[in-house]
Amino acid sequence: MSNVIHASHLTLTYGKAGKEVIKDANFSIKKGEFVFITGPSGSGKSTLLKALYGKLRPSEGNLVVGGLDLAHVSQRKLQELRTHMGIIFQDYKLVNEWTVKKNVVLPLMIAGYDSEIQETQARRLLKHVKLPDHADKYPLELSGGEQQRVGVARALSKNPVVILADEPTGNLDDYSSNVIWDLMENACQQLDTTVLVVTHKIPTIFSLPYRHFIIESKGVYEVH
Ligand SMILES: Nc1ncnc2c1ncn2[C@@H]1O[C@H](COP(=O)(O)OP(=O)(O)OP(=O)(O)O)[C@@H](O)[C@H]1O
Repeated sequence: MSNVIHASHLTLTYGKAGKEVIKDANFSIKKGEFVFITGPSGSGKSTLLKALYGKLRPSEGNLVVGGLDLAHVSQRKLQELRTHMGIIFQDYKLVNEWTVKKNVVLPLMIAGYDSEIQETQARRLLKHVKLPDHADKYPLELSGGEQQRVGVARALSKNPVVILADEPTGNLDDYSSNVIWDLMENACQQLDTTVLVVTHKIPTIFSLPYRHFIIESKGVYEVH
């Protein structure tokens, strides 16, 4: 199976002579893998996700995502790569003034899909995340768990190759967390999406032993 992500001697630094967060990291992640990333507060978990999304370029080494070396890729190619990524945030990052449906199809709107496709996709995804009757509601009329299900639906809206999730269940109770884990595992197993999740606590509900990286003292290590 091919690598979707490959880091080689990867160093991530904020600012030119700035703070080195990750140093000389080497790892690969294959298509369809589910990977947890843990580590102490401030160790660089969000920084690594930022780099994978191309928001922070490697200061040394290589970070190849979907065949593109993010150290050297053009802004145009980076934008194109991002259309194949879904992002899930701890605080959902929904637009509260927009309906649930409009939030879900935001990536499709940006990509210029016509309204019929947006409508069909919104209906399918809201059914998938078990919110079929919430399309015309607004985020603040939903519980936290429901808002995160909208966040997952939005992340899935363009059938991403990679999903990056930063503490997706950080604000949720156990029941809502398990619903989110289930949806993400489902995307991985049924759609062959590569899923990278930063979390403080690895859930115990999974039947499969997924890969686990820990970031510590600037290194990225696999836990066996
Ligand atoms: N934009 C920035 N400019 C400079 N330093 C930054 C920036 N963002 C993060 N940092 C620093 O980089 C280090 C890693 O931060 P990061 O947010 O990646 O940690 P984290 O492991 O995700 O932490 P947490 O678990 O607390 O969310 C921290 O020391 C942080 O202060």
